[in-house]
Amino acid sequence: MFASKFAVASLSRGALFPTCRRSWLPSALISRRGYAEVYNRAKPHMNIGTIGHVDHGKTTLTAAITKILSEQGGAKFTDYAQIDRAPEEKARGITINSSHVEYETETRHYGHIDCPGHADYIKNMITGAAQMDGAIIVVSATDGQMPQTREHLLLARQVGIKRLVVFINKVDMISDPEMLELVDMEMRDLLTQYNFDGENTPIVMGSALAALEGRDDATGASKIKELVAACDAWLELPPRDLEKPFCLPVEDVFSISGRGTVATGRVERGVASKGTEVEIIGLGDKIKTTLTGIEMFHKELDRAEAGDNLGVLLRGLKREQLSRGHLIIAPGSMKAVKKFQAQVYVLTKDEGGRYTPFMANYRPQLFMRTADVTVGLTFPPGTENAEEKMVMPGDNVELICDLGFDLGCEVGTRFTLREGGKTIGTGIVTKILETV
Ligand SMILES: Nc1nc2c(ncn2[C@@H]2O[C@H](COP(=O)(O)OP(=O)(O)OP(=O)(O)O)[C@@H](O)[C@H]2O)c(=O)[nH]1
Ligand SMILES: [Mg+2]
Repeated sequence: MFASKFAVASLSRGALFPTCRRSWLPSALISRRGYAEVYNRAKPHMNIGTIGHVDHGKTTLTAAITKILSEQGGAKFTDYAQIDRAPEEKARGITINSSHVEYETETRHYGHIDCPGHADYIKNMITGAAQMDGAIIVVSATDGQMPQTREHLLLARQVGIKRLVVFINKVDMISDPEMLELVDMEMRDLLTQYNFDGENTPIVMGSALAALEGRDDATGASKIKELVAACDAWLELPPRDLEKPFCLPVEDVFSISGRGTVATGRVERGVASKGTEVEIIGLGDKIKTTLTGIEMFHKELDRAEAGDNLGVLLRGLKREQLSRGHLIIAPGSMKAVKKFQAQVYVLTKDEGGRYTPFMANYRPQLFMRTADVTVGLTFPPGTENAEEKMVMPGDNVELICDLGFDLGCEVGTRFTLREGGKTIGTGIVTKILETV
């Protein structure tokens, strides 16, 4: 929106790509950062969270981590009751909404999402409401792995989490050490089964409740410290957006006489400078070209960076060759995809979705970044009774998406499904099946 408005305004004043040498923006940002008090960026930030089966102790563990780290000055203690604070949560003793806490270790700043064990969480993971770079999977020593332990492992994998740390909780209730060994072995097998590194994943055994209640240091506080150290050491920091390959989803296109064609949009990731070679992919096209100018807020820039809302001038390109939905990327960094598999959450009617189920070959509109194309939905091969299978509002399903036009995307790219002006589903790409 903003980018196109700025471009139109610039155009009408004939001011696009003036000869001004530097933007005011970088220096403004730097000086502003000098006074920053809100947030200390000294330590790298990572998003993690607690996942796992209902009642295995995720919320207790979250509270315990903040308690133990608050004693070291790295957190504000957030009590159990403050995390599960909705009246229904208190009454039922379960987590319904994900909630966020933050804490610091010696080397990192963590944002931590305490996720509910039940199905709602799955929706949050697919929609991206609970985006995590890594996670702590909590499993109770009394039950061992349970259905949602497996379901969460699968989803963690699907949404792109590469490494996990395991916390085997409630060891205070188990007197037989062999039992604990069994849970440990089971978890390693399960991790491997879901394509995590089962052999090397740190597994910490302790009691979140003991830590929270300040008793039995050996299974309580010291295990929380061990867990946090394992997170620091094993969970990998994601590359910052600036380090990723350049990607600019095209929002709007303009033609400026005497200059050429300008695309506007918000840089999703990476950096590119004037003179950088780029590739335009999607919607049946693959064109190599060069960025010959970059402009933001009517000022010319040398470099486009993730987060910038800007316009780029492209060498030798005609207005008709470019449209909304194209991606301008670092050459070869992404493929244009015609068909993929996805994990999809289908909205309920209360969430504004469909009232009725749908079946295979349903054809809604798929929105991804700035693009929208029709899509044919079918079930993955091997699905039982695929011709008669119905997808109900509220379901979480795996679907094959066959696009009307190819789009640049990769595993982890999110999209929404819409029909007749309403959003009926939201999904994440889990497997690329056909590229062009
Ligand atoms: N004995 C014992 N009980 C524990 C321990 N950790 C948690 N609990 C108890 O287990 C119950 C469930 O704990 P929660 O932290 O609410 O579990 P949860 O995984 O957050 O549950 P959901 O969010 O509803 O999925 C509570 O009664 C806790 O007091 C522990 O280490 N030992
Ligand atoms: Mg909970």
